[in-house]
Amino acid sequence: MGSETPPIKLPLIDFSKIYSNEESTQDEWDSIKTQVHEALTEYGFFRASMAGMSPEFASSLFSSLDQLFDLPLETKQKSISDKPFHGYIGNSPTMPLYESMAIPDAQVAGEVEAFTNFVWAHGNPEFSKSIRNICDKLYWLDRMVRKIIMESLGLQQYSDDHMNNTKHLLRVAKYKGVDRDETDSITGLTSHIDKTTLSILYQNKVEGLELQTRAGEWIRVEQSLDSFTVFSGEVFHAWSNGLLHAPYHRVMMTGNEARYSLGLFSVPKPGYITRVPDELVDEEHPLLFNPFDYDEFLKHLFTGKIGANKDALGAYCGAKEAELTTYSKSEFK
Ligand SMILES: O=C(O)CCC(=O)C(=O)O
Ligand SMILES: [Fe+2]
Repeated sequence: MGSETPPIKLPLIDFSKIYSNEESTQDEWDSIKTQVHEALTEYGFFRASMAGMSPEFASSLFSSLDQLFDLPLETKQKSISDKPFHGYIGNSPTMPLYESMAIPDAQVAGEVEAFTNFVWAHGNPEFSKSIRNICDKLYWLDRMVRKIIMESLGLQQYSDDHMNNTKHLLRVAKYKGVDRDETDSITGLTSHIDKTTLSILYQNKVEGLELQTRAGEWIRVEQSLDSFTVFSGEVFHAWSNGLLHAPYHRVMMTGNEARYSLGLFSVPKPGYITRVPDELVDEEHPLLFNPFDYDEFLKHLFTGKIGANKDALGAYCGAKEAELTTYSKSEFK
């Protein structure tokens, strides 16, 4: 006793009041703003609790995901795309437990239904309804967190431009449970930093998500059915001239139960040039990233022209001498 450091308590921020449109005081709003700012600058991460996440809702959502991943492999593989992360991913030799599928622009009316009718010839209204419902919440939170960050940096004048030039991808994932006789934890998703602006996740009760702190320590993230998990990705890190942290994270599986998760990933629209606001650059804070087109960056990443390392964007458009490391596929999800 005495010398042990207490376990790190990751930030949990309550959005219930603003989500349910209850009137909140200026103090309450300022407090959320401070908490979000501190969480994303220190950890690049926080959990957000929101009203309206009933256990019945969660159980219907996860049974819908169970039905989706139970479909024959040929059906799931029909969902293909030439864009990274947009099609079916499964049977990876480095991540044998992991499978995922994606719905681009899932927040746009009709997109979830189109995906549903593509995989189920006779439709599946329950699936569409659950996914649309969760997607609305994730989308709300994505916009709210970006707006709060703009305000907390005193850069609200950039908010509209940021909102109008961001697009979204919803990805649903299943991690198979681990065999009963396996005692070690098994990698569900290899350690990576999201190449996104923000990533907002929701998951069933099966734990597994781990986050690396700035000090390099891996910690297990406590999750719950009434909270979301928010990460800042490399794009937000670059846009903020390095102020917002973009952490490594991974999924490690132990029990034999399957883990389901889904995430809404926001990224800049194709053709949009992301640039660090002038206000964030001065003598003490020299420009770290030159303006970049996100889609061009991804192309470089996937053709192996730059490393998928911690500072992939730095290697692509770093304003200072950026270190180029070798491309390692396993390091990238
Ligand atoms: O499934 C999770 O909880 C994490 C997923 C993740 O990190 C990702 O898809 O980038
Ligand atoms: Fe991730």
